[in-house]
Amino acid sequence: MNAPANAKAAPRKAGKTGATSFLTTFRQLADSVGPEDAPGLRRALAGLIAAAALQGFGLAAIAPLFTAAATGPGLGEALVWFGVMVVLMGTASALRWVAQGFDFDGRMVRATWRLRSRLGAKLREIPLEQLQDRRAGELNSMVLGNVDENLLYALTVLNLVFTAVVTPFCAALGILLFDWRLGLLLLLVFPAIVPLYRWRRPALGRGKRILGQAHQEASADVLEYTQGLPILRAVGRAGEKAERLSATFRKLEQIQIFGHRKGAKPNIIVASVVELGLVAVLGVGVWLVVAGSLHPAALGAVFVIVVRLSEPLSTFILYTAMLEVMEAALERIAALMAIRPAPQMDPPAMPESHEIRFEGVGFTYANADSPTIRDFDAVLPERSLTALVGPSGCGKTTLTRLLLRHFDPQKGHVTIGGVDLRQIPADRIDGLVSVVFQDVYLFNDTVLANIRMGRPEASDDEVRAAAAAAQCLDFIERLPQGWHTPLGEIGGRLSGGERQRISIARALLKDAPIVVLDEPTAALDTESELAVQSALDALVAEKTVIVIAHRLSTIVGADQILVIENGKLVQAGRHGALIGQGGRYARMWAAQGARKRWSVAG
Ligand SMILES: Nc1ncnc2c1ncn2[C@@H]1O[C@H](COP(=O)(O)OP(=O)(O)OP(=O)(O)O)[C@@H](O)[C@H]1O
Repeated sequence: MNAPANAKAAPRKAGKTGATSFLTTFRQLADSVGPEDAPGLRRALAGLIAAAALQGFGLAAIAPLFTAAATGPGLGEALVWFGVMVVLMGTASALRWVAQGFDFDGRMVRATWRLRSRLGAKLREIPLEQLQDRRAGELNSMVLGNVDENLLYALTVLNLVFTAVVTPFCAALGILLFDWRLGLLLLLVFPAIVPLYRWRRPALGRGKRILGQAHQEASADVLEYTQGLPILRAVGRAGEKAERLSATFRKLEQIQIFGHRKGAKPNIIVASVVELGLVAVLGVGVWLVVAGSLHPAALGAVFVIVVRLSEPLSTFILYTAMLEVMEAALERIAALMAIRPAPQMDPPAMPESHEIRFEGVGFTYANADSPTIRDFDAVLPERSLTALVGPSGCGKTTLTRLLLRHFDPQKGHVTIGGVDLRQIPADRIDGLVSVVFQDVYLFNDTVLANIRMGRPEASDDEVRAAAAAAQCLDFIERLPQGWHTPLGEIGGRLSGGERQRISIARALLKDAPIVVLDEPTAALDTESELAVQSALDALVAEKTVIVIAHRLSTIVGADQILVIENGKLVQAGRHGALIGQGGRYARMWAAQGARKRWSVAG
């Protein structure tokens, strides 16, 4: 067996002390663009760093250029320095042009698209239990927002950071070669701001991570609110929920205010240190000129350089704040990518028949204290209909989710045709089982495409045949654009029974050997129920069927009824035999009969 299942992925903490290094950010960035684009991205980053360095040295060349122009006997030396400056600046521009080509020629956009696809593929293989722990809005903001935050602007942000740090540093090094006293003074500004920055960075990083989290929560709340609005209005609680939403926004506002305050202080400190340091350099320069050991032209040149560099250097904390946003997004993406898929047991196998067995199955949800399923043994013969009955919360749905391998039991095992589910490749289990739920999810696509989802390679005729067998034709023909009506626009106008029949058509098209029916007719009126029932009859013929049922009248003909209580199998048999035993099932049957008589009488 490979890696253990259900490994909850902790966000990757890159820095041991909390302060993540730039190198870690680069590495995470390269990881996130994937192996195809990582070398190109590395080259682009190296190009931007080299461009920033050359630009710094080019600026430093102004000092000898001015001095030569002011003191030299002819234009010769000045021209040489001018040439050096032009070559350095020109090469810097060319390098930057080439490096940013990664952005301009669409490779970054393609890398973003690929990352989104990888995240999508990851969502497909993540054990569903873990996926359900995350809210739809959070995933949405991760797959869309985080990917854009982290990749699309990466090169622009990094270019700003490099020109704010590398260019001044190299300019100072260049001046050092020209006049060691001024160069040294300029270089001293760096040891002053680097510790300041290192001291503030963990707090800034934490702030950005909290902000990112708050954004995700707000996005999930907005999605939930808008999706649930019809229900909230119906129960008159839209205002109450809106207040909760406002509370989320207020929390976001507080975090933003706090973050700005936290970010502003180091910003002002660094800006002040830089400004004071540069003024000190000029002061010393003036003093050297007065003392006669520096030519005024050289001071003029240093003045030009200082003015040119003071702005980016003093605002570099701002740019690094953008880097923090990127890093926080990268961490969230890395955490999602680190969740391992359910393990595959060796040797991989596919069942040849479709008898289902639960053998000594025990299962406890990750966040629950006691087991939901206990010592559960059952055999569901091939091509038979088994009904699961029992009080609400007894574990019926959990059993079907174990069959779909949304999670693995901690005890015992589930087999199909004698093959342990863990041996069956994850993508093949989906092909073995069709599920028809009470709530049907319709995608924002045409009716045709919604049904075709059952088997994407199916021809139009096959889709139409499945729809006919599922009793869909009458209402599809009444739709404004027939088969090509987009269900996103009118999905809400389809009745429960019609939605249900679309989902049965999907299952018919898929033609999986095992069918799970999760009370598909429970919420329907009698007329819809009849139509859905005939659709179901077409679906379940010759299949191994599991029905979750609350209304016992719907399952009297089942080949076997499994009565579950508190996660345990308490009775099994046909309806008549179970009534004869006079146990839990007979009491449930009597209670439902009494309820029916009471509602008729009432
Ligand atoms: N993701 C989860 N985490 C923790 N507990 C869960 C989870 N899903 C379900 N449960 C709990 O497990 C128990 C069994 O739930 P399950 O949905 O299987 O019951 P059920 O018999 O299908 O109920 P119903 O007939 O009401 O649909 C319940 O107590 C439920 O609260």
